[in-house]
Amino acid sequence: MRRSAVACHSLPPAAAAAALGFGVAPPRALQALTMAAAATTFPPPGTCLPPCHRRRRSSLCSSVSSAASSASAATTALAVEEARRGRKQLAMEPPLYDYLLANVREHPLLRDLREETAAMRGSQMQVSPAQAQLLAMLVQILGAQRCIEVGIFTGYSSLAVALALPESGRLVACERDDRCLEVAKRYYRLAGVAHKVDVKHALAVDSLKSLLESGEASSYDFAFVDADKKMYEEYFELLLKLVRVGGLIVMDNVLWYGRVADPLVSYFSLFFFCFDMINMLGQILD
Ligand SMILES: C[S@@+](CC[C@H](N)C(=O)[O-])C[C@H]1O[C@@H](n2cnc3c(N)ncnc32)[C@H](O)[C@@H]1O
Repeated sequence: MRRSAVACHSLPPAAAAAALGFGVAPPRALQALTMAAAATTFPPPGTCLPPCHRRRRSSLCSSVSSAASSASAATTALAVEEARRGRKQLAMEPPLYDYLLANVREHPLLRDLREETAAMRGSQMQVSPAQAQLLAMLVQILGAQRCIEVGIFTGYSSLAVALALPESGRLVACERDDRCLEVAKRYYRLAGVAHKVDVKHALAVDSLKSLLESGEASSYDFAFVDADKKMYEEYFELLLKLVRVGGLIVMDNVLWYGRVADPLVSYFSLFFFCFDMINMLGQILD
C-alpha cells in the first residue's frame, strides 16, 4: 500500500479503548482460575474418611484429580493463549483515563473547548485529549504543511491539528453542521489559527471532489477522517488521490466496538442492503 491508514477514534474513554484494541479481560479467565483453586481445596490424599465414605472418597478423589487436571489444562491453555495474544487488553477505567488527562499536553483553549462541548449533545463524538495529541504529533513528525479533516464537530481535533501546523500550514476542514461550525470557528479565532483553517461547510464528499477538480491531487500530507461511517470507503478513495505518496491517512473508528470482526455483522449488512434495494425497486415501480 502506498499510504498508511492508522486506526484512531472519537468514542467515550471506555469505548475508545475498545476501538483501539483494548478491552476488559474476559471473565472466562477469572472463572478458569477460580475453578482450579476450588478443585485443589478438595480433601487432600491421605485424609482419613469414615468407612462409609471410603468408596465415595475414591470416586471423589478421581473426580477431584480429573477436575484438577482439566482445570489445570484450562489454566495452561489460557496462559498459552494470553502469551500468544501478548496481553494486549487493557480496560480504560476512570483512574486510567484521569491519569492520561492529567499527563497529556493539552492547550488551555483545547481544554476550554472540551469543557464547553461536554455540555452539548453528541459530545461523546469528540476525540479524547490523548488522541488529539497523537494526531498533532503525527502532523509534526510528518512535517505536514497541508492537511484535511473530514468531520469537525465543535473543532477539537481540527484545533489540535491547526495548532501543530506551522504558520504557513493549511487545514481544509469539512463539516455539514453550521451550529457545530460556529463553536469551532470561535475557537480557531481565539487560538489565533483561523488563517490556517479553510472551512468547507458542505457534504464532505462534495468538498473532497471539488478539491480534486481544482487540481489539488497529491498535494496533501495528512488527512483525518471522523464522520459518517457509510461514506468511509468513498472518503478513503478520494483521499488516496488527494494525499501525496508518503503522506498519512488516519481513519477513525475502524474497529467499531469490535463489530468489524463479527461475521454476523456482515450477514446483517448484506440482508439490510438487499432489503433497501427491494424497497427502492418497489418505490420506482409504484
Ligand atoms: C465524530 S464527529 C467529529 C468529531 C471531531 N473530530 C472532534 O474531535 O471533535 C463527526 C462530525 O462529522 C459531521 N459529518 C457527518 N457526516 C458528514 C458529511 N457527510 N459531511 C460533512 N460532515 C459530516 C457531523 O456533523 C459531525 O460533526
